[in-house]
Amino acid sequence: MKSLFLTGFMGSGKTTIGKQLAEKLSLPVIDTDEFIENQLNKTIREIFETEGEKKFREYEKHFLKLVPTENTIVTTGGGIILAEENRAWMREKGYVIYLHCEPDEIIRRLKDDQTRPLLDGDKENNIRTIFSQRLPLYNEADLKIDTMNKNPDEIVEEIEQLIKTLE
Ligand SMILES: Nc1ncnc2c1ncn2[C@@H]1O[C@H](COP(=O)(O)OP(=O)(O)OP(=O)(O)O)[C@@H](O)[C@H]1O
Ligand SMILES: O=C(O)C1=C[C@@H](O)[C@@H](O)[C@H](O)C1
Ligand SMILES: [Mg+2]
Repeated sequence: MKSLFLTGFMGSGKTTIGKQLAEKLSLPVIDTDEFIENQLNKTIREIFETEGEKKFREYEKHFLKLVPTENTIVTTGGGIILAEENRAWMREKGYVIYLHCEPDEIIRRLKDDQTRPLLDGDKENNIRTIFSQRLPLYNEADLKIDTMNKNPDEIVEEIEQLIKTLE
C-alpha cells in the first residue's frame, strides 16, 4: 500500500491519530516534525528562532522526500501543505488524508501549548487567520475526515473504513 500522509492544522490530531492508526494497522509511523528535529538535533522552535520559517520550510521539503512512500503512516507538520511541491509529492507518492478540526476546538486544545512558534502572541487570532488561509490547501486531500466531537478511537475507525475505498 502507498503511504498515508495525514495533514491538518496544528492540534487537529495528526500525531495522536497517526500513532493509533499505525498501531492498529501494524505499520510504522513517522512524524515529519520529529524527523526534522532528530535529523538536525534541534527543536522546531529552535529552528524557527535561529534560522527562520523560510529555512524551516526548506528542511520540511527536503525531509518529506526522504520519508518512505510505501506502507508507512506519515504524520505531517501543519504547514506542509503550503508548498505546492509538497502537496503534489504527497498525492503522487501516497494518499493524503486531511483531519479537519474547527478553529474554536483548536483554540481549546492548544490553549496551554507553547511549542508552536506560529501561534506566539495573539494565539486565538493567529489560529483563525492562518486556518482560513490554509483551508483551501487542506481541502486538496484525497480524503477528508471531520474530527469534531469524535474521540481518537472513532477517528481511527473511520479512517480504516475509508482507506478500504482507496485500494
Ligand atoms: N479527537 C480528539 N479529541 C480531543 N483531543 C484531541 C483529539 N485529537 C488530538 N487531541 C489533543 O489535541 C492536542 C493536539 O494533538 P496533536 O499533537 O496530535 O496534533 P497535531 O495535529 O499533531 O499538531 P501539530 O501540527 O502542531 O503537530 C493533544 O493534546 C491531543 O491529545
Ligand atoms: O502549521 C505550521 O505551520 C506548523 C506546524 C507544526 O507541526 C510545525 O511544523 C511548526 O510549528 C509549523
Ligand atoms: Mg504533530
